[in-house]
Amino acid sequence: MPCPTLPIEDLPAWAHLNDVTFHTVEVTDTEGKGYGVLCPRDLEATEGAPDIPPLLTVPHDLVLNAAAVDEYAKEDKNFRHLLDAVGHRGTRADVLLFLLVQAALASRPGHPPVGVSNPWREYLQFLPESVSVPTLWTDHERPLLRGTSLEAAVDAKISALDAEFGLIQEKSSDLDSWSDILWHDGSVSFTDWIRLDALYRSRCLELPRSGESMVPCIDMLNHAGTPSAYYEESPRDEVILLLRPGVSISNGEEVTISYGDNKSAAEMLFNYGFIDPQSAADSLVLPLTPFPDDPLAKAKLIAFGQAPQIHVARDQDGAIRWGSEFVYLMCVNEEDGLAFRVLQDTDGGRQLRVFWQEEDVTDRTGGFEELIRTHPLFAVFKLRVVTVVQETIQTQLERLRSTAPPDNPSSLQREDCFRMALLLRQIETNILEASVEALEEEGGVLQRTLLMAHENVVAYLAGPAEQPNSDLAGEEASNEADDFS
Ligand SMILES: C[S@@+](CC[C@H](N)C(=O)[O-])C[C@H]1O[C@@H](n2cnc3c(N)ncnc32)[C@H](O)[C@@H]1O
Repeated sequence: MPCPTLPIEDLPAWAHLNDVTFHTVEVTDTEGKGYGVLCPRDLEATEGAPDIPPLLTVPHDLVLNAAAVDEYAKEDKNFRHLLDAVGHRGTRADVLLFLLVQAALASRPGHPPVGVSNPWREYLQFLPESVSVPTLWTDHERPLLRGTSLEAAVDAKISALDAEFGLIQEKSSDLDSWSDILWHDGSVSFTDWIRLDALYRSRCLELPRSGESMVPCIDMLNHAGTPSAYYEESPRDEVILLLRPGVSISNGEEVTISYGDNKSAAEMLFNYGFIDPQSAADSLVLPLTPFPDDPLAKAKLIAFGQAPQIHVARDQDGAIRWGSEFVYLMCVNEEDGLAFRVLQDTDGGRQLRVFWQEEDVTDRTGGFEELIRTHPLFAVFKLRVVTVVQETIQTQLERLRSTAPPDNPSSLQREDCFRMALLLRQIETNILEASVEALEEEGGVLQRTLLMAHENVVAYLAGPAEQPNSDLAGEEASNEADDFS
């Protein structure tokens, strides 16, 4: 879709027409970050002093979210037919459908008018033609992510986008007003859809009252670990940009906001196409695969109902914390007291129910750690769990090491993508190495606990004369821990 572009110098005119007020800032090119917001004079927000006025004010009716798309559909019956046929699948899907239509209409200016005009149709033309998120990396660049936590995530995202695009195509092809605009001569391509998804992901934000939204002009602000500004909604529901208390900005300095201080390097790269090592959270999420020989694996996955994952994070003291809702369910079996039954409900439908020790726990499949905690074999279950987590992380680390790219990008790889992939690889290698070490230690402690319990039982069965004194038992236990399997 050859979407026309508008020069950023035209943004003030668009802003004026649409009641957006730039008080003391302007949008301009920045080095290496695309557009950004600059302050052309010295500014200071003194702590405790009366607030300085907002730097930027955007009226509420330009905020783009599910409610705004619904409003637009009320004015435009053609779009309503499309939304009814394809949409109402959540904020992101509805906003993307709206953007697709606006971009398609902008790309066919000579086409007989379809659809009520909207400021977003022009605004889209100020947005970058590409975003460096991995879904838009080329076939030569994506392999740079092999072995990282993004490898599977990016593949899964592209498949999901493909399915969404196919669905829109299928459901809208026989709608008279849209089949020509969207699909004539391949007007809209899958790459257009990936680009719109990337624009949405890298530019949507969470507003206190309006929720997940896109806000024109506010979305020109770049991220910094120590940002100078923040946005909020005014009592009149405008979106306003304010200087942070105690912050001063000098003439020509960039005004920045935070895109969130709890996002991992992978999440930043996935959503925004860059990693800020200063503010990225030291954490990572890995997919977890059930045991291939587990006869209950399929039932466990259906009952759990989400993608099984392991979360690993390093806290401020440097300690590794891990968590996984699925792994506890994954590591218990029928002989431990797990059962699945298919029950008929009152409407004649069939339901998969999960039982633990004969109690129906269908609604607690993500809380198995809690359920098994009081079981006499808890330490055994926990050791299985720790072993699975450790093996998953070790395998990931080995794959990451064995897929390391050469020292320099090839002529078919962009420098930026190469640099970001290398940074991600380095960050993930560090946290995986620390996690393997921490899990080895945790597994060792569990093995010693089990060994002690085992020796005490053996000694008890052998009679009182054989019972070791408890201090000695502890020492022997730790010395022989490696023999226990
Ligand atoms: C909300 S937009 C900000 C405006 C954007 N720079 C533009 O040209 O339209 C987010 C995008 O800006 C870029 N960006 C923002 N902060 C950045 C940073 N600290 N380093 C590098 N790129 C950044 C990334 O491409 C990101 O996807």
